[in-house]
Amino acid sequence: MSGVGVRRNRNDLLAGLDWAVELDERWVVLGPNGAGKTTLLRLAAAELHPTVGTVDLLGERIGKVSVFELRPRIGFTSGAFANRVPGEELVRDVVVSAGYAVVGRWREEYDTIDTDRALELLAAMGVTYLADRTFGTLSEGERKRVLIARALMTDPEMLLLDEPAAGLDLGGREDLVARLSALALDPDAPATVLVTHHVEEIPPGFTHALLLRDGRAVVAGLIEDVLTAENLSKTFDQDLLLERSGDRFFARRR
Ligand SMILES: Nc1ncnc2c1ncn2[C@@H]1O[C@H](COP(=O)(O)OP(=O)(O)OP(=O)(O)O)[C@@H](O)[C@H]1O
Repeated sequence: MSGVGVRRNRNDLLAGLDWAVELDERWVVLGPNGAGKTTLLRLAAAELHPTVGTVDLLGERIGKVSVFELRPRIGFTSGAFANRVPGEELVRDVVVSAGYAVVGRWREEYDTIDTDRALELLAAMGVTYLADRTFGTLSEGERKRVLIARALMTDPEMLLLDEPAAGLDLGGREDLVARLSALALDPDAPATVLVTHHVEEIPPGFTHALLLRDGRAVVAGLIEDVLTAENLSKTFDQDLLLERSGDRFFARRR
């Protein structure tokens, strides 16, 4: 993204943003409510055009390429998408239908190769046992994991996760962080961008961080350089202490 801004009703949702994500990088985007994180992710998902500046995704410039060609190359999960999945849809179909770029079952039969891949991805997220349940009967944590499996179904070149741990209990969060860490450490995994409010949710293996406040980047770069008490305090407008324990981070007010 170069010189990117998004304006709505005379408000800058994002402004002056220069940001580059390479294919082998795993980024976390941190910032308070309303900082512009979801707006940023929607730009990266080719769901939104910038008001000013240029966005290049996977070698294509937004505005010059059909977003319908680009979107299958990008895996995206968000709460907004979760709300669009029909509750009566079978979990295995929620995952497999990503390969056909649809939500909701639209074919009587899917190819065995696709069904096998969907089951493999559900297994990687630890939720094989849910394959024959309907999506509407799942808990929040189960839904999140199923949607991450769906996001990976098309073998995307870029994976975008909007607050994947929101609404999870402690065990669910820790399980998800471990699974996302395994994904981050897999050299074959796609470039990944994860949006969160909490440093506790940063999976080990993530390499870079972008801190956002009021639609602007406070700082961006390697996690070791960017994640400091000073930068975090600036971002969240509080005097914060940041602790590191092993490969995890913890923050609280000073
Ligand atoms: N169409 C719009 N018109 C005016 N303001 C908008 C519009 N859409 C979003 N906003 C505002 O833009 C800001 C950024 O929104 P965004 O959803 O990107 O933030 P966020 O960092 O993801 O927040 P949260 O952490 O609460 O999910 C918010 O203050 C929001 O109210």
